[in-house]
Amino acid sequence: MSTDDDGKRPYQPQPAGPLSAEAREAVYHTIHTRRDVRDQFLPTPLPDDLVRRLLEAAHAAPSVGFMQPWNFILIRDPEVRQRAWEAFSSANDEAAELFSDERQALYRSLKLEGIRKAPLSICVTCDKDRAGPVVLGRTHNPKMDVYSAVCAVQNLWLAARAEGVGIGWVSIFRDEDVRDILGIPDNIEIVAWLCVGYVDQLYQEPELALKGWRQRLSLDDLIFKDGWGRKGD
Ligand SMILES: Cc1cc2c(cc1C)N(C[C@H](O)[C@H](O)[C@H](O)COP(=O)(O)O)c1[nH]c(=O)[nH]c(=O)c1N2
Repeated sequence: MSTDDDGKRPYQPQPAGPLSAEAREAVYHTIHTRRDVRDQFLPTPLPDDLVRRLLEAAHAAPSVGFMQPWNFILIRDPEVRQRAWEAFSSANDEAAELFSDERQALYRSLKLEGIRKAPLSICVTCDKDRAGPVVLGRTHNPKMDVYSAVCAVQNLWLAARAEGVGIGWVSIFRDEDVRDILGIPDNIEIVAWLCVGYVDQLYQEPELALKGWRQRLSLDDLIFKDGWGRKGD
């Protein structure tokens, strides 16, 4: 598209009414059947064009000041994934110690990653300097860039669900371990380690709920009206 010298573009609206009933159903179905995947990954490699579609979906996410602070590190090398698994394992032992007795036993019984099983991992990062020191919309809340990168993760996660691809977010790492394994510089924030692979089955509910770790809260208990804690009638 042509741009004027000042970079402005002609305003080109797109239709903005509701999607067809079928398309709406597809969107809600995708949202409600998305799951975090740990153990159900199939070893089948993911085609490049599919990975590209997932990344295009991530890259279409909203971002503060349109700064697009993300990078995507694609990790297929089994040796790198092995190192990441070892970093996970060590951090996971540390995390387990924080729970006592029965809760710790339950924690230790949970599978909380698919790093070696999934054929691909994607590390999503946030470059806080991507758009210079002053970013439209970030001035009064410096976390907004990381929130933006998380929006990219969610887009990727939903696109993956639509493609029959599972995603497992692994956050049980010491930051410095992932930084060291992937050679990530200090000025880049690590946002997510995502295990990515085909799945042919998904849990119908969050696995943590099924395994008795924690249940879904009632939405009605989470809605306030016109101020914190106000329930109204
Ligand atoms: C920021 C963040 C970080 C993590 C997660 C999620 C998010 C959003 N989740 C997945 C999480 O447990 C899961 O989303 C909830 O249990 C709800 O389940 P579903 O995603 O609906 O399947 C997750 N799961 C896991 O097994 N190991 C992990 O380290 C993490 N870390």
